Amino acid sequence: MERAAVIVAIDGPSGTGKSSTSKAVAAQLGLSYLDTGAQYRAITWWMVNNGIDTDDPTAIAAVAGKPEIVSGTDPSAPGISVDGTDVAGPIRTQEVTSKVSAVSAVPEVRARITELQRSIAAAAENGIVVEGRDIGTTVLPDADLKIFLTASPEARAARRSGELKGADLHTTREALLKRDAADSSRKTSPLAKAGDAVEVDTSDLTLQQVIECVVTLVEEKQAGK
Ligand SMILES: Nc1ncnc2c1ncn2[C@@H]1O[C@H](COP(=O)(O)OP(=O)(O)O)[C@@H](O)[C@H]1O
Ligand SMILES: Nc1ccn([C@@H]2O[C@H](COP(=O)(O)OP(=O)(O)O)[C@@H](O)[C@H]2O)c(=O)n1
Repeated sequence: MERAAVIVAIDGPSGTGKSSTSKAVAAQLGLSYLDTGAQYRAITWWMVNNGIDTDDPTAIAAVAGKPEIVSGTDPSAPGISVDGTDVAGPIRTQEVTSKVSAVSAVPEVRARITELQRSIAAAAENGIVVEGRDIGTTVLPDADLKIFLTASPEARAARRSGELKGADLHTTREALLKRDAADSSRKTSPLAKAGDAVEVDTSDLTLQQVIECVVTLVEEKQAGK
């Protein structure tokens, strides 16, 4: 029996496990993978690199169509480039992280990136796992399965400061909460749980448990199609 391409949307705030879970689920089930946060980071990196004032939404809107962003969709090596430059490393700096919420709140930026995301999802013949903040609500409202990951601020800060080689827990927690607040309160397509999303609190689950839970949910959907 041929399976229809399944579309999975995984949303939630920073540090809830979206990237690790999405990559592992996609790899295990032979699906493509799209990190939409990396796309917003890439356009932010381009703004910074081109001297655009990231506190000026009008200046950002005026050039939002300029950078050409190309996203890889292989879960074992996703990759991202801007105008042909590999930016996988530079998009993870503290500077980009602190500016990405302001850039991604600009409607012209969201319109452009949303269109790109929809065309990538439509081209994924074997199905795709797309992770972000507004995938289930705005980008792919007809996704076959929507997951909303949550975790306590303490768990998320501990995970992130572990990655940043012992960065101060309190500072990491405050920065996460500030970004959550900005992402949840913006007018255009804020971070939100879709009404038909399955919420999974990962605070007390291992990454392996979260992966197994999502794989089971996808397989149930595929079986029922
Ligand atoms: N359930 C979990 N338990 C412990 N650590 C986790 C869990 N899920 C993810 N992590 C770790 O937390 C960090 C952030 O995970 P990530 O997948 O990047 O989250 P997000 O994409 O939501 O920001 C990574 O170092 C990852 O290995
Ligand atoms: N679908 C999405 C994904 C990310 N973003 C923005 O991009 C930022 C970085 O996303 P990310 O997924 O890389 O963040 P982390 O989970 O890595 O901290 C978020 O804080 C949002 O401002 C968004 O607006 N919409």
